[in-house]
Amino acid sequence: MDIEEGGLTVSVPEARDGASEGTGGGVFFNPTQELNRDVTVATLRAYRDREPRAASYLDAMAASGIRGVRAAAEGYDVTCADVDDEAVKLAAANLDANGLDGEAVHRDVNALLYDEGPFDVVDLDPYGTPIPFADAAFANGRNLVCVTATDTAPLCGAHLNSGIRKYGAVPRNTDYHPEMGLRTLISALVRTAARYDKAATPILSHVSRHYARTYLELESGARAADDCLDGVGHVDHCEDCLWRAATRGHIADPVDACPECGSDRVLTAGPIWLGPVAEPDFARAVRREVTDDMGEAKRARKLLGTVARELDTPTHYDQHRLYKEWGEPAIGMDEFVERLRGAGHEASRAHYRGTAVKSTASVPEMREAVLGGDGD
Ligand SMILES: C[S@@+](CC[C@H](N)C(=O)[O-])C[C@H]1O[C@@H](n2cnc3c(N)ncnc32)[C@H](O)[C@@H]1O
Repeated sequence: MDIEEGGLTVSVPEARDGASEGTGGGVFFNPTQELNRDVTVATLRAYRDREPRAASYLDAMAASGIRGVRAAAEGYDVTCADVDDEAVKLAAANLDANGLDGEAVHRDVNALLYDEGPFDVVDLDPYGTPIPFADAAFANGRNLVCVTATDTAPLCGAHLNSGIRKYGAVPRNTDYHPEMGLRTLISALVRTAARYDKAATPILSHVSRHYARTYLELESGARAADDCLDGVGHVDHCEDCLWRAATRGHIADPVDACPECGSDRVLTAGPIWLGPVAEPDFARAVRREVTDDMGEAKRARKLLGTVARELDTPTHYDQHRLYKEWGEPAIGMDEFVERLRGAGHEASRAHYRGTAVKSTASVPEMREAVLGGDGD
């Protein structure tokens, strides 16, 4: 069937039995990823101002080629790759039907990257984890590597062993899953890029319940890679009082007891990424590139606006969880954030959950700020 996306008409497989993910005809298409694709196009537009020399774009897991088609419409020199012959034919037909240049190739993307790289922009959009493709992408990417991961359970520690195996890190199943998942992913990608003496700095990231997406800008050089690795470290988390502390460095010092409440139920996660997951100015620039012909323009603008304002802490608190601890009825989120700021703390909402709050304040400081004398 034909669908309209971003002002283009693209032929995609029909979803079977009303499933949201189409696999009819063997080729994959997920209509619910339109937001991800709209943000990708806006990012490709904004990235051109940042790095005008970025010209080639590899849609590394093309399926219908919808990402490649949209990138080609932006003037990028596109290669769509897939190991599925039907997907390659469909991607080629979609480029052709839209009168766009670009090629669709039947290749394993790891081999293609080593044989035909470097590509200026490499877009990894796999089933599940991107890790089997990360080495080739960072070894043969020049400017920007865009990565989707849909294996959120391993990433956030809900499937701990799978997370340890895939990401070479210990993610912990805390009450800040989206941050944990995203930061486990970025840590693994940064460490992979460092193997090739490259710094991979996240300039934009967003997370939902079903996937994490991050855009990493590359800089070659051992010194740059070393500096980037400084953003990796550990988070200690008390399961009883919600205390947490982030420490940079490759080795985590053991924490036997929580310094706040004395509990020995302290989890340590890492190595995870503790640096910024987005550059606020770049997120604003991407937001300006969202156009009304995008089906998810409204959500994309809201998402990018929140990402641009989001505080850069590696964990967040769930406001409802805090009030449950405090035995008080929750107040509105905006008021909550305002009270924290009014008490002199940095605070913001987070883009992935309506009840998520980020703050530099500790739990007792937050309690004091929002409940004051009422909570005693
Ligand atoms: C999740 S789909 C991609 C969806 C697509 N990017 C979109 O936006 O609709 C993953 C695709 O990766 C392809 N794939 C899996 N392993 C691959 C490999 N080693 N090299 C190239 N493509 C591969 C699969 O055939 C499948 O079409």
